[in-house]
Amino acid sequence: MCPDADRALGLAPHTDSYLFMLLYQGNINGLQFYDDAMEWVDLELVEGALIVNIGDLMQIVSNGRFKLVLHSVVANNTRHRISKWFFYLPPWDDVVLPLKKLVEFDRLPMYRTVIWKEDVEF
Ligand SMILES: O=C(O)CCC(=O)C(=O)O
Ligand SMILES: [Fe+2]
Repeated sequence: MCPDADRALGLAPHTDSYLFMLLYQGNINGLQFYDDAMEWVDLELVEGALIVNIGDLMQIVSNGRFKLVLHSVVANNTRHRISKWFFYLPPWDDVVLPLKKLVEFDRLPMYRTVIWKEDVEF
């Protein structure tokens, strides 16, 4: 809850660095994503739902089949919002690259190999 929600940012626009995240936003929405039409869209609230959010490592591993999305959270001035997240990520020094079978199918890797701890900036 924020007393001046129109002038506050909940969580600034960002993408995430992991494989994927399961997100539970309870019964108060606020999550927005930036769609292909380059507009911010409120995610429809489905009570009890878990949201699967794709991170950059999944985009690499899937050779671009799953794409990360720019997202943000807006503040509200009426209710407290508590979200819960579960991040899925590989060991810190793992090498991450597109899956071999997908590269063979696509005939080229869409992404270079990365070492998470060296290539990700926080
Ligand atoms: O709280 C939310 O709904 C989203 C949180 C989020 O985007 C993040 O932790 O990266
Ligand atoms: Fe995020």
